[in-house]
Amino acid sequence: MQLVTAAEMQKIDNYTIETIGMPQDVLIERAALAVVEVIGAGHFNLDHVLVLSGLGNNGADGVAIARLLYAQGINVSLQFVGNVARAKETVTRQLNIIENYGLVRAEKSDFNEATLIIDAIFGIGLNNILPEGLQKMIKAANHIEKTVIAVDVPTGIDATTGEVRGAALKAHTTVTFGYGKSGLNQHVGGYLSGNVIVKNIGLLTPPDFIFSCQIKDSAVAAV
Ligand SMILES: NC(=O)C1=CN([C@@H]2O[C@H](COP(=O)(O)OP(=O)(O)OC[C@H]3O[C@@H](n4cnc5c(N)ncnc54)[C@H](O)[C@@H]3O)[C@@H](O)[C@H]2O)[C@H](O)CC1
Ligand SMILES: [K+]
Repeated sequence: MQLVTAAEMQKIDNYTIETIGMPQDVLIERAALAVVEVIGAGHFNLDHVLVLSGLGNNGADGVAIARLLYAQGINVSLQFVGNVARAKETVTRQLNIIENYGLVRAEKSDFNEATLIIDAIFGIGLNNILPEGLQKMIKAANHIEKTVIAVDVPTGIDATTGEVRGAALKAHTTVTFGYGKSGLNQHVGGYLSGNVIVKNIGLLTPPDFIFSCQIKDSAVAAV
């Protein structure tokens, strides 16, 4: 199975959006639908789902996931991690939609009340050590051993190397888009990402694309 680095994934994203003409919001919707399919597969307690969203497109996926769960009548709360005023446009568009659906963002959440946490804080765009406050929050969340589904990459894991950037959420399951990421199979990333599920969300790969890493198919589940 081919694996990609963060930079390679970004190249495939850009090719799909810029050259093929696939709107970014369609990819976000398909990413969200892919995660909701895993959430609804019957292996998780959905009594109270807490979605943690960041300010980039990983966060946009999270807001879309919260909307889809809310529309199905699932008890879901959405909490932003970071200053929403600095969020990407893709996130604010999703936020406007979810507010029109009637879901109000939680200012603060008690992780203990959640039966499932959806990690949509950072994905392949993580490029530095996590802010101190977020590191503390992640360590506290890991300590209470809540079930976490990571969107694309567990927050804090470098998608290319698998190294931890200060702290990283321990995921029961990671739903990753397009291709397995090299950082989910090596270093601490290989351990913290849990069961890795690769989901097709309609990304197209440039015809001349060269993959930098391959692994034996048995190592990553594609659903
Ligand atoms: N692969 C696909 O086709 C799709 C991917 N999607 C999702 O998009 C994210 C990647 O989104 P991106 O905006 O590039 O980055 P992140 O959301 O991971 O990070 C947000 C933002 O945060 C900044 N940042 C990076 N490191 C730090 C740091 N240590 N401290 C503070 N801020 C930081 C940086 O500017 C980032 O841009 C991918 O994982 C998928 O979930 C699409 O939604 C669907 C298609
Ligand atoms: K994530």
